[in-house]
Amino acid sequence: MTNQGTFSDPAGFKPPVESVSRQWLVSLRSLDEVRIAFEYPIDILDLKEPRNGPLAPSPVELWLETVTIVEAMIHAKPKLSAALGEPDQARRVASRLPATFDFAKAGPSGCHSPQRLTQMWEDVRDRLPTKVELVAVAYADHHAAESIAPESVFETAKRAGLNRCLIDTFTKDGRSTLDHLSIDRLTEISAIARDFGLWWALAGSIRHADVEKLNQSNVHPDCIGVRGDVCSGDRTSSLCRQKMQCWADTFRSFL
Ligand SMILES: O=C[C@H](O)COP(=O)(O)O
Repeated sequence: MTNQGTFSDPAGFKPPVESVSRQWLVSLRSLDEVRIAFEYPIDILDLKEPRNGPLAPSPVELWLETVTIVEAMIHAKPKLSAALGEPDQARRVASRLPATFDFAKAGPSGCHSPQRLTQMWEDVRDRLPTKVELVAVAYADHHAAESIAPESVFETAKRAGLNRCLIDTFTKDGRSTLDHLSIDRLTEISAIARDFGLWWALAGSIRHADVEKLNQSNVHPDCIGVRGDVCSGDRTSSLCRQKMQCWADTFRSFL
């Protein structure tokens, strides 16, 4: 899926030059960032608060304000995703997510067995609006998060009836998913996703330079998610238009 068409929004959406099969997710922390994001061909707007953790939720007000803006668009609405936090917080906030959201993500920290993870997903799904799809999150540095390995998360997601998985990093210390998982492991994960018919996203301090490395490998995520690499400083700083453009150009020419 790629956003193409005309926004009623005067910010001026720029459609990609050619259709691409890989989606682009960007994590955003304010309404100003959401407005900037509309200038770029982003497939999934992901709301989270990077200052509070890897998957910390945004304030409910930001969810509601973003929904208002997106609902006013006529065509090519980006998909909306929300981070809900780690298990306890996700259970608490899930019911407050507007039904307009397409996706929700809950961090798996502390879910040290497939059974615990499945139970957490069931709890969160029970609380989410019916139309919101829960995405299974796997942490590349799963030992630090006391959760299970990405391969097991993918297999567990398939058994639990989830259709989408996202790999991220729990510890935001500059090391990326590619530092934690070798290309061989990511190739294996890519094959698991293909065999199970799972859509999957690769995130976790992914840098612009990593894209070419991925393109030359057999790692084929359906989506690449970024935050830190499109910010002016670290991932808690503001969006940088120059870096956003760099990524947008990459999606046009490489993916
Ligand atoms: O879901 C995607 C993440 O927000 C990516 O953040 P990051 O690139 O700073 O690790």
